[in-house]
Amino acid sequence: MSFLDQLQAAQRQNRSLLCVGLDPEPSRFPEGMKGDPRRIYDFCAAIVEATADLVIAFKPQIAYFAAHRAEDQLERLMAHMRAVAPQVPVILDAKRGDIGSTAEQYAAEAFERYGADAVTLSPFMGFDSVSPYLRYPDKGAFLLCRTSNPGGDDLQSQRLADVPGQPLLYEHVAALAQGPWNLNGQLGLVVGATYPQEIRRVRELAPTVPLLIPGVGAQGGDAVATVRAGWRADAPIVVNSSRAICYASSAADFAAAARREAERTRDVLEAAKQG
Ligand SMILES: O=c1ccn([C@@H]2O[C@H](COP(=O)(O)O)[C@@H](O)[C@H]2O)c(=O)[nH]1
Repeated sequence: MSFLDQLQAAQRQNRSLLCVGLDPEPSRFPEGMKGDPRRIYDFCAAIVEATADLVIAFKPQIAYFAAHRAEDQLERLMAHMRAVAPQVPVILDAKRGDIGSTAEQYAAEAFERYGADAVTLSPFMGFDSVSPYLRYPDKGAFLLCRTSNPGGDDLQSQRLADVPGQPLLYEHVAALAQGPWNLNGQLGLVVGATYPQEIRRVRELAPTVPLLIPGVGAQGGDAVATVRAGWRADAPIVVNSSRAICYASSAADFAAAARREAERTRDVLEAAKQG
């Protein structure tokens, strides 16, 4: 099944546009786990089990594992997600970008070592840095386009004088992902929920690619404006919230609290589709 089909199936089955982000930070774990990087798997597995029927995707951010030498726990977690939530695609947030030969290794890491269904990539080094990922026909790749952070403007909103129509850089990335770079329909785009106008513009330029939209929850992005700007019945949006869900409670009930916050966010996103 293609990555796009997987997303659409999960969206239908769980009636959800919500992606739960897994950003495990041991200093924020509840008592009994707090400060212990060996409990990263346990913490994330509990969140996954509590939310698996509420999400369109999960998104582990690799830095939160690597920083604690917890790549082995990420491998176990990926296998666990596959076992308990086989219907939910997993997007490995790695933001890789390198020359082709190195990109081949990063692609093998994401898709063969970790078994991810999709990965996030920086498009900055050009198509030959993206194409190794496209050799895995059932996998997806989300290109950073208009990121959720204020500094995204520093480069992404610069005008490209030498490109016909003089688009902004993020507009050019959107057009490439919709058109010439999207050889087999595997590409998606990352656009921040903190910039709904830019989501709308990306949707004009890239009407059929899936959008990964981080920035609701801890970053304060507007969930309703996000859905209104980006959602289309035939092109999934994947709206990520990490800290607001993972750390909804710092007590022993953290997984139940994560479920409540995930359900609340899922319902807000679903209601916005009708508005
Ligand atoms: O533009 C981007 C791209 C990626 N991210 C990642 O998403 C989550 C957001 O976490 P929250 O706790 O919901 O703020 C995190 O893993 C980022 O690395 C992003 O925020 N913006």
